[in-house]
Amino acid sequence: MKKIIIAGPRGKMGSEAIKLVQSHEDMRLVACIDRKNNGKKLADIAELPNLDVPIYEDALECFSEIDADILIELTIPEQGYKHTKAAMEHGIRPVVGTTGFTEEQIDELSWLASERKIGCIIAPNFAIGAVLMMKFSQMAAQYFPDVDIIEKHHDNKLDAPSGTAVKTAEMIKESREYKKQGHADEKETYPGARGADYDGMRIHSVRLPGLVAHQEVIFGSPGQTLTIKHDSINRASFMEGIKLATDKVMEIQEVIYGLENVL
Ligand SMILES: NC(=O)C1=CN([C@@H]2O[C@H](COP(=O)(O)OP(=O)(O)OC[C@H]3O[C@@H](n4cnc5c(N)ncnc54)[C@H](OP(=O)(O)O)[C@@H]3O)[C@@H](O)[C@H]2O)C=CC1
Ligand SMILES: O=C(O)C1=N[C@H](C(=O)O)C[C@H](O)C1
Repeated sequence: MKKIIIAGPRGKMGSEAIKLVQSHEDMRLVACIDRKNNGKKLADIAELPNLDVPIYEDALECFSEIDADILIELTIPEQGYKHTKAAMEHGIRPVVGTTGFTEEQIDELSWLASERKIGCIIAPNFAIGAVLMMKFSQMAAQYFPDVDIIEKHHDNKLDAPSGTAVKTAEMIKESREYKKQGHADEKETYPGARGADYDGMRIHSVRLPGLVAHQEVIFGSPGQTLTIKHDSINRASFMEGIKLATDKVMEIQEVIYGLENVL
């Protein structure tokens, strides 16, 4: 039985993760980290029935007092990093969905995990389809070095580009010869028009109400284009990946960055 703490329980992902934990007999929710506690039970806050677990505003207090195996971290970048680090320091294995961590932060967490010999999974996208989109894009980039990534999300998203777009670009970089795309003399009439530059490829972030999480990776070469596209139409799409990660994190003693390394 894996004892689980969820950080961000009232969020769009956190509330879905609570249902996931409740629906599996090998997992038990033992506490939540929620910044708007006010002494209320989670059942009162999240309108989730049959829930009676302690809620902590202070993550350190939670990790010191609660006997837990795994932290499922689904908050915001700055807080998420602190929670992840502190969890490992308390012997609790993080499964991190929160995006927006820097390369330096991921390196720091990797160092800590190896030193403490504790597992941690950081997955910018838990949807299996999105992971396949990234892998297919990595394959295609061997043959098509010209590529633009267009990610589209709801307008409550804090980080840009999305964690998925960053991970896609990193994976493409592994199989693509560096190429500075576009015309050598091109100029932006309005700053940002050509998107972010990652290793010469371009990343564009769209933020609109009505969107959930979508990404297109468009490759171009003379006379043809190839588009690899994924859409998450609701947050249930991420839950299978979270379940996989909670199983895997108990077996490892390092940081795994990316669900493609778990599948
Ligand atoms: N890896 C993946 O597959 C996916 C990752 N994500 C990522 O997961 C994270 C959460 O996404 P989502 O659920 O959509 O976001 P929401 O905004 O719906 O939820 C975020 C939660 O974090 C809480 N929070 C905000 N600030 C703090 C803080 N300082 N301390 C503690 N808790 C805090 C919020 O509380 P409050 O209500 O008080 O603001 C809320 O409960 C994001 O980083 C997102 O990019 C999202 C989808 C899939
Ligand atoms: O904030 C979101 O919603 C999502 N965030 C992740 C990301 O930044 O890639 C995963 C998914 O795209 C949804």
